[in-house]
Amino acid sequence: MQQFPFDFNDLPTPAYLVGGWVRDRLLQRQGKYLDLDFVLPEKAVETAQAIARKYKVGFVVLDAERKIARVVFKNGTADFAQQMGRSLEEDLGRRDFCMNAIAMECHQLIGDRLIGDRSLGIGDGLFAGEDFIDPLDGIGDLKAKRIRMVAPENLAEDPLRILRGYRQSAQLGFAIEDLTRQVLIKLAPRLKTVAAERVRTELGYLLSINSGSQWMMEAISDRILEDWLPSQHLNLPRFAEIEGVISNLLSQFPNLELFFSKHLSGDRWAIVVVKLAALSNSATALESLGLSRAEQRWLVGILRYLPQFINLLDQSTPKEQYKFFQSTLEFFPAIAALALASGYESEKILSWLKRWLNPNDVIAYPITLITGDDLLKDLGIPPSPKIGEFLESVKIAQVEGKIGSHAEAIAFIKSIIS
Ligand SMILES: Nc1ccn([C@@H]2O[C@H](COP(=O)(O)OP(=O)(O)OP(=O)(O)O)[C@@H](O)[C@H]2O)c(=O)n1
Repeated sequence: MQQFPFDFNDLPTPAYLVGGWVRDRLLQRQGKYLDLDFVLPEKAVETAQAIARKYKVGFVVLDAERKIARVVFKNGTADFAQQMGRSLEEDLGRRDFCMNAIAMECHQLIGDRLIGDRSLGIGDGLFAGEDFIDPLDGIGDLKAKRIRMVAPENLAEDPLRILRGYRQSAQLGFAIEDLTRQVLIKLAPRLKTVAAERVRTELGYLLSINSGSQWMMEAISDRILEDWLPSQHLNLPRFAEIEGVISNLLSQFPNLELFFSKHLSGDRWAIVVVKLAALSNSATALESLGLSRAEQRWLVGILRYLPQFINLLDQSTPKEQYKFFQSTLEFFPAIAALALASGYESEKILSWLKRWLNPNDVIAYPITLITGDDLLKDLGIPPSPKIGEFLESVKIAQVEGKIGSHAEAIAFIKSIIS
């Protein structure tokens, strides 16, 4: 059972739980982080502040005008919003999709359904409809695995909801109801008015989902993203393959998990950036998304070095391989993944990848036989850019198998000098 970070008796009556938590509870889905959304008829910000004080946790006003505040607990967040309109039903009627417009009065959770092992599962008959306030038959949509808009005006009012529709379809494995989809397509040009940060976050969610690519392709073919990812810059055949490639790589090389999950701005963002690189032929075309510097550097690097990698796959000397790894160590698996998704010979690509994965590989990670200090002390070479050039020549002689010890490195430098 999910642990709530605070006692609901601290809330006034009534206090409604709404949105994703209620939806996911009905679907018996549970995320890593708790994301609770409350609607209070009054004093939403004051209540949030009092709870934050009592539990000595973070508090931030998200929207002073609409009276929305967030309390940040260790295991999740709780947003408190003042009810919009005169009734809860009116508030629910202003939301994006019917499945997200289901509410329940939170005090009834105590000692009732969420205590003990009784489940709220839709399919198992334990779920009792009267506990939910569901004026738009969101529960019917959950049963039918369908995403249905509340009203076209609601989607027009906040066009990010267009993208949320595709993302939530991917996340839940739901279909977008026909009329809703027609409206999403019609309103798509309005997505360009949305702040880049919000679009980027939604795209990030969509692409980080394991089966997100399929819905991304649907969004692209519905021309939802035309203003953010213009179709003339897209490589759809490569994008169609990338998800399968990444999951094959992860099952073949579990060590790659670290690369795909830990780099860049957080959980699974490396996967997002690799998928974006696979999708686009041009890093410049993605600039409008306002990615972080590190993310943009990866994108530029991956797309810039991919053609060189493909040339090297045919034929390459140890020196060329060493130099290529030096330039791409940070994101090499992404280049390998794109080459695989483009259909190049997997055996050759995997042999490169195995080198990258092996910390003792003589070409990807040649050990240091000699340092700049050694050159100063043992050979009396004064500090200058020359030192760097000598050290690089040593590494190249090393990867070519010409030298393999400190003494040989000294002798090698002496031979260059003379
Ligand atoms: N652009 C938005 C964002 C949110 N909502 C409403 O606010 C609720 C909570 O929003 P949020 O936490 O962002 O989304 P969730 O639906 O909870 O799901 P997820 O965490 O997957 O985004 C949504 O369910 C929906 O009712 C909305 O109508 N329009």
